Parts: sequence; structure tokens; C-alpha cells
Amino acid sequence: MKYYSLNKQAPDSTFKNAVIKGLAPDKGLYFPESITPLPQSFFENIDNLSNTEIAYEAIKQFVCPEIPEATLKTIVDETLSFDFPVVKLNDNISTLELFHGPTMAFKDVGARFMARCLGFFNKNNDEEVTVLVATSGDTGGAVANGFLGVKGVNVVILYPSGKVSDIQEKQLTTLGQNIKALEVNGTFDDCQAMVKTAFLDESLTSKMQLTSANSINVARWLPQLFYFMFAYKQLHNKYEDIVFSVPSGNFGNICAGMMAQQLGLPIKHFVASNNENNVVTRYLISQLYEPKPSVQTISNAMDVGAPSNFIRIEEIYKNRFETLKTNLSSYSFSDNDTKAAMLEIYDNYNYVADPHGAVGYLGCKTYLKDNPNVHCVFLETAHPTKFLDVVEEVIKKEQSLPKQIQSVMGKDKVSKVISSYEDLKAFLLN
Ligand SMILES: Cc1ncc(COP(=O)(O)O)c(C=O)c1O
Ligand SMILES: N[C@@H](CCOP(=O)(O)O)C(=O)O
Repeated sequence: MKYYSLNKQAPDSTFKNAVIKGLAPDKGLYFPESITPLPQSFFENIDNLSNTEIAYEAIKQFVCPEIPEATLKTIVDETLSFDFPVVKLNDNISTLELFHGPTMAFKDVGARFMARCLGFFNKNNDEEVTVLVATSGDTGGAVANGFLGVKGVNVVILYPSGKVSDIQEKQLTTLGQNIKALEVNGTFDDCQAMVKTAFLDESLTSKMQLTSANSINVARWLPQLFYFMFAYKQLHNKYEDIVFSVPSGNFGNICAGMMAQQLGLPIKHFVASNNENNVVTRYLISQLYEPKPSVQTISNAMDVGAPSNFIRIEEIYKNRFETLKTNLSSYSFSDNDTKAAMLEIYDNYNYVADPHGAVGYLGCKTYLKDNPNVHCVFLETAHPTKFLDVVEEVIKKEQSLPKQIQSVMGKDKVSKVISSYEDLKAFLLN
């Protein structure tokens, strides 16, 4: 499969090159040159397919033959070694739990898949690769875990100082080995901008092989489309019209859902559920795309002012605003709304949601007001104990910690504070 740059100023790329480089030389995100829908029989037969089989069929066209089919099967199988259950809250609302992986956030799937693809492409290469990652909370931990100890790969994680939860910070600063954490005086958008600048800085790229493990990298982004298929498998016999409410920040996850829809998955509608970082909610009202500096919220992983992936969404809908609007709604919620939702979910359904999932739940409720006959699935994108302070404060109940979280508690953070792109460059060159 060929990939083209969405800035349209760079040559087409192979999958391998797109994975190794992350971003195109014109700073554009890569996008597959074609999307061939899966045969109808795939969806009719989905009940008889395992998660590995579903994922393999869904991603094969984007990856093979550069990765041989047998290798891809192994990669998918190793990536998906945990569950993705749908939990029903009421007749109209369910949640898809995406937090059963090693770092208890949905990023685990993309990080593990990409680590294995990069490992495959690099196996006969002596040159070390430096994976640069910007994180607002969860990507950093998932990438650190996914790449820990991988030979020939150094990971450098940039995170906004004081703006991730304590447990998220532990997950990305305590592993050691080939993982280094840089604490940036700034926002997630500053971290992301520094990473993108580094890719285009020849004085760096001439000395080292840099790549990204954010969703700008196609091997991190595309596997996220699996989730929507796993949910469909669990729900299609019960509900006709399925809507997904996706708590959104960098918009990689919802965009991957739209790729699943392009592959033929019968999804009725998407809801992009935002906290107060709501550039897309505003865009759908005004048709003006106006990124703003991000503000800090309790759903911190969604504190993104300039979502990288919105340009991919525009590409999927061929920049046709009206077509996009028929398939996507977006709402924005305050921290007070989010806390009230966490309490409501706990009181009414005895279910503990994390702040991101609670924003997704609010998206479902808002959409259902005008569309009462659909079934809305909100993605529970991280485990509630990753946000222990706010969860316990809101529902007033002590939480027991899963083993994945216990394993980082009590460890000491190791990070270096940086304030500018020059600091990042100096760190990388040293
Ligand atoms: C827990 C959680 N929810 C939601 C999001 C937003 O996802 P996306 O950036 O793909 O929109 C993130 C970060 O990506 C996250 O970590
Ligand atoms: N919310 C993310 C921000 C980066 O998103 P990505 O999907 O582009 O890696 C995080 O938790 O770090």
C-alpha cells in the first residue's frame, strides 16, 4: 500500500517508510492511497471470527505484503492479548472498555502494534532509532511499555509538566532502560510542536533516525480501528443502529473509527465528545477551524488545542463540510458536567467511569435527546484508577488498584525538565 502526505508536497511512501519516518518530509500526515471495503460476508460472519482474525482482515490491506501475512498474524495476535468487553448501562447506552492492557489505556494496542512493526523493519538494521513521543497522559506510558527493552530503539517522551495524573507520570518516568522522559514547561501542544519540528530539523535527522509513536504514525493510528469492530461484534445482534461516542483529544481514535466505517462497518453516526478543548465542536457550528491554546481539565489526556488528526478526518470526507456533519456530531463539556456524570454513572449503574469516559457518556446522552432510537456506545478509554484523586473525590469511594497500576506505585520518577526546542535538540544530540 502506498501512503501520501496530506500536505501533498512530498513523494508517496511505502508503509515501511511511513512507519520509520512517522511524518512526511513536508510535515504532512501520511494517509493510505486507497481504502477497499471488506466483503459483506466478513460482517455477516463476524460472530465466528476471533479478535485476532477480525483485526488481521481489517488491517491487512494497509500493511501487507511489506509485512508478510504470517508475520502480520503473529503481530496482531501478540498485540491483542487482552479483552475488549462491552458493558451495558441501559437500553440505549453501553461502554466499550479499552483499558485491559498493560498500561490501562486504549493506547496499548497501537503502541504494541507499532513496536512490533518497527521491530520487523529494523531487524537487519544496525542503526538505532529514536522514537519521539508527545503525551498528554496516556500515549507516553503505553509507548514506554510497548518499546521497553526493544533492541536498537530509544524512546524519548515529552510531557507537559504538572498536567498529567500522578499515575500517568509514574508510568512514563519510572521504567528506565531505553526510555527517557522530558518534562516540558508548557502544554501538550508545545510538546507535539517540538516533536514535529525535530522531524524537519536536518541538523538532527542527518545524525539520527527519528520516528514518532504518536497517532501521526500510521502504525500507531490504524490499529485503533479494531475497537469499533470488536464492539460491533458484541452488539450487532441486539441493536440495529449503533453510534459511537468517542472522548476526543488528538482525534486519532475517532478518525480510526471512521476508517472502520470506510471498510464497511455499519456505524450509524459518530459523536466527538470533548472537554473544554473544543475546536471541533466549534467548527461544526461555525465552519471555522480555529485552534486555541489548550486549557487544563480533569480529563487531561484530551487537553489538546490543535488536534493532529483532524486533517485525516477532512480527507476521509473529501473536505465536504455537509457530508462530515451528517456523520459527526460534537459536544463539549465542562469539568463540573464531567464530575456530575461520573457520579450519575456510579449512582445509577454502579459503574465507575474515568473522567474521559464520563465525557463520552455525556456525548451519548446529548445525542440521544434528538435520536432516541439508537444504541450509543461510549469508549471507556482509560481505567478510572489512573485518575485516582478525582475519581475518589467525586464518587466518595476508595478504589482498589489493579496490578498494572500497583506495579508503578512507589517507584521514583526520573525526568529532565526542558523549556524549549533548543533544550530538546541538545538532549537528543547528547
Ligand atoms: C484516556 C484518553 N481518552 C481520550 C483520549 C483522546 O484520544 P484521541 O487523542 O485519539 O482523540 C486520550 C488520548 O489520546 C486518552 O488518553
Ligand atoms: N491523548 C494523548 C495525546 C496524544 O495522542 P496520540 O494518539 O496522537 O498519541 C495522550 O494521552 O498522550
